[in-house]
Amino acid sequence: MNAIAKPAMTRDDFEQALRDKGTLYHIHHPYHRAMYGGQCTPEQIRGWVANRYYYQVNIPRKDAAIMANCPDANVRRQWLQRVLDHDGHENDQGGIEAWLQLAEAVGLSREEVIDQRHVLPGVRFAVDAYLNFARRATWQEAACSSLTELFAPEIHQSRLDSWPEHYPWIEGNGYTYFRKRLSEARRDVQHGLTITLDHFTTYAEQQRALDILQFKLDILWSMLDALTMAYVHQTPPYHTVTDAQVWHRGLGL
Ligand SMILES: O=C(O)c1cc(C(=O)O)c2c(n1)C(=O)C(=O)c1cc(C(=O)O)[nH]c1-2
Repeated sequence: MNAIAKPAMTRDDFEQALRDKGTLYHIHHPYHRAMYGGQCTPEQIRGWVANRYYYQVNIPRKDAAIMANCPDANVRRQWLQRVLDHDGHENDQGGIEAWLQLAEAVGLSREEVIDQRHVLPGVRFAVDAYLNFARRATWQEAACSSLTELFAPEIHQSRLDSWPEHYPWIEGNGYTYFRKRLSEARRDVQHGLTITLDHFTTYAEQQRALDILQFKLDILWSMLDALTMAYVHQTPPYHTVTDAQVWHRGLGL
């Protein structure tokens, strides 16, 4: 006997269920709370910036993977803007360059950020999981996984509001990235949300969308867990056997 299918949520209720996932956003992670609470050491801020660089350089690759899987030229045309936002174009240096400015403003050299020597394995695996999901999932599912951006303007604003006061040693020109993302994230999320609300319409599909969003929240949370081990508890990988950063720097996949 077939079970009776549960009724789908209304569009508004589904959107609200997605937004309710914000209670699990990494803004609530102790590492992030310490960052905007002013309790981080320069080393902890630098560790976060150097590791997050790996997220930054993989976001446009993730977006290009979504475009590669999408047969709809109208969606691709709009999605392309995300790649340009990070990689830059004529009138915009791009987000990756702005992130490198942030790195310099917190006292890191470009070289040590670009060569990824500080990127912890746990951070790498989390970011790689996001990129690989986008490669293999349908473009609508991958678009849905970007919806943590619903909660991103608040997190960028929290840094702009608190960092200059708590960390006067950070040079002011480092904040361009966060400012830039305030408007970009708001625009992107409208598009990603429309795709998700249009595509996931049955109860089971809506639950799947919520699972996908949880997967992405897990990625962001796990990155900060790895940073906590290394920079708060001073227990980076292999600390029981060596102080050297012996972990791999990516296999170029
Ligand atoms: O600083 C942050 O906490 C944060 C979080 C997220 C996010 O929620 O995935 C993004 C960003 N920043 C960001 O700057 C960004 O460009 C971005 C793109 C995406 C995405 O999934 O496509 N997320 C995020």
